[in-house]
Amino acid sequence: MQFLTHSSSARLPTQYGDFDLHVFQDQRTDVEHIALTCGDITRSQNPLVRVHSECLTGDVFASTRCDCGEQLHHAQRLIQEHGHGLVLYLKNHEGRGIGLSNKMRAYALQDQGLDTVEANEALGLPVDSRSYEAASEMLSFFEIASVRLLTNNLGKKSALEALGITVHQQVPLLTEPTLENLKYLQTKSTKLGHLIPDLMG
Ligand SMILES: Nc1nc2c(ncn2[C@@H]2O[C@H](COP(=O)(O)OP(=O)(O)OP(=O)(O)O)[C@@H](O)[C@H]2O)c(=O)[nH]1
Ligand SMILES: [Zn+2]
Repeated sequence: MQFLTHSSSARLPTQYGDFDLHVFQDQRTDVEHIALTCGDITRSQNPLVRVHSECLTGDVFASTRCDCGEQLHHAQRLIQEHGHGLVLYLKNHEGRGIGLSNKMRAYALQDQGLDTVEANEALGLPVDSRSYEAASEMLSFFEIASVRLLTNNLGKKSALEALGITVHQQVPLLTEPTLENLKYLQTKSTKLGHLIPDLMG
């Protein structure tokens, strides 16, 4: 917890049920990250955890180019059904770390036929530059060492494990593919190590 300080918390009723929203200030980046918690999670063993990368277009504007918004809300639903768990919302992860302006540049290239990996490369940008220190420090704040991780991304699991978090179980977080996001999901599956079954070739 050297670089992350807890700044405030309040109850957050949602369409899916009641959460508490905790804001953390990251002194490395001056970014505010969020932990949305359900139930008394301090020191809990293997809670359901969603580590969610900010996606303004998907999370806020319900874009169908990706599966982020649907995954976020599905995670909130699953955590509520379970009665216990957290969403860690990482605010400096937009566009897998390249930011919104560059993500829009990458989208424009994808509209010309490049896939999500090729588009970042064509812009001279990393394919995925996300780091997960803030997530691991938020878990430390709640004294949680071991989680059941809601993700299809094995790279995210490894990144958290490298930071000392035990991933007791990887829990798939699947959405129904759409015409708009099918190619994106296929590229995540074939090039980025995501476990997404049943995608038409
Ligand atoms: N650069 C870039 N970023 C994208 C694109 N589509 C979505 N993103 C970003 O990708 C991030 C989410 O990463 P994903 O690879 O979709 O999923 P993940 O979080 O790694 O894996 P899951 O835990 O299974 O959801 C968000 O920050 C989105 O803004 C794209 O085409 N290009
Ligand atoms: Zn998205």
